[in-house]
Amino acid sequence: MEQKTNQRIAKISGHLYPSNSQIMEDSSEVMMRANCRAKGGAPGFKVAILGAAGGIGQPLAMLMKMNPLVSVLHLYDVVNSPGVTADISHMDTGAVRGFLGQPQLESALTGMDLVIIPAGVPRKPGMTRDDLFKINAGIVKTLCEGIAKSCPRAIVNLISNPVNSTVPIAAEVFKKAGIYDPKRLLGVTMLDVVRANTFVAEVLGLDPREVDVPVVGGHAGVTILPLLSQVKPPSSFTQQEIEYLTDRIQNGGTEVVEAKAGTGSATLSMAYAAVKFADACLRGLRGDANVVECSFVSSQVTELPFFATKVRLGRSGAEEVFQLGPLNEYERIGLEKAKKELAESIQKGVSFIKK
Ligand SMILES: NC(=O)c1ccc[n+]([C@@H]2O[C@H](COP(=O)([O-])OP(=O)(O)OC[C@H]3O[C@@H](n4cnc5c(N)ncnc54)[C@H](O)[C@@H]3O)[C@@H](O)[C@H]2O)c1
Ligand SMILES: O=C(O)C[C@H](O)C(=O)O
Repeated sequence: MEQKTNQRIAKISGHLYPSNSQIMEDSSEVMMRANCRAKGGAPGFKVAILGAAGGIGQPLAMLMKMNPLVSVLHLYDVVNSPGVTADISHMDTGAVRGFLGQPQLESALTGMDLVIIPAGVPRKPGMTRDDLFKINAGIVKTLCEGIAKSCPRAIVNLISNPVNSTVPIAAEVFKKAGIYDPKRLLGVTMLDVVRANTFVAEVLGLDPREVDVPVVGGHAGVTILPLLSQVKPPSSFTQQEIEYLTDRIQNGGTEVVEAKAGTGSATLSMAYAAVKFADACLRGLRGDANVVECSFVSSQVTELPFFATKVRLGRSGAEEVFQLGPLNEYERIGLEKAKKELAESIQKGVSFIKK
């Protein structure tokens, strides 16, 4: 008995510092079994993060590892995932497995309930999100082809920019593969909501946790449209406050890019927002009632094929897409500007696959 236990310990500890990804996968399997034994095989959802070693990926992985709804976390990247996985595996929470490079994408994705994608390059000062299209469009295409093959029923949370184009790219890839379910593809615009709650709370002198600002449209510049007329708790703003808040929310990403001065864009607040959104998706998957968040999804709310509004998250993803509600004149003008830019970004994404 003692010999058997020693063998098991030797097997685990011998693989704790993997020198290559294969060993890491083997060791993770052993560690996962050990974790399951220790937790009595805790039930929960299987979640993969693609781009897990990046600026967003690492804190996102850490926070998802702490989420009690997650039983198994898969961390995939084309670099550095062994180190990130070894580090995170020491947290005394659910199981984690690491995957490195394209040959391991299939294993990383097989059996996943939720796939979160923060893979791709971030902005530097002076760039727009659209400037990232050239590199990130191809990355998102490849990863979505993997999802179509290995976990076609998974809910997908797409973070990689430009979200206004990468979500249409993902949709076209899934259509091509014959597995597209619009409810399961969700562009992550949660950071706009998180920022809006924070900035509005500052102006109102409230705790941001008590504030709820719907942010609709898309995720770039004028396409980010905060609906300040629908803030909860109901609040009124001067025209000057409306203009200050709208501008700050629309340019929150640029504010961080400039402050980081060439070293990247929002990572920590994004990881926080991504976890808030992923947790809502998992609660929806579990069957909780009234889980409502904003997301950039397939939509009939406007004439555009994709648009961000509040959606109700359920067992099959975005089960209900809510209408915009009453807008004031300032918001109606903003909506027209947002739609013009969104139409071009969506078309650019669609053409990238259909070309
Ligand atoms: N939706 C949003 O609100 C939001 C907010 C912030 C950032 N972003 C976007 O998220 C993306 C990532 O930002 P970041 O700061 O984490 O960048 P980063 O460069 O720090 O990390 C990106 C990671 O992606 C990995 N990667 C590259 N190609 C890959 C591939 N083919 N498969 C798997 N992984 C791959 C890289 O190795 C790296 O680890 C950017 O496009 C950024 O613009 C979106
Ligand atoms: O601004 C960026 O490029 C990153 C992200 O989209 C953000 O809003 O912070």
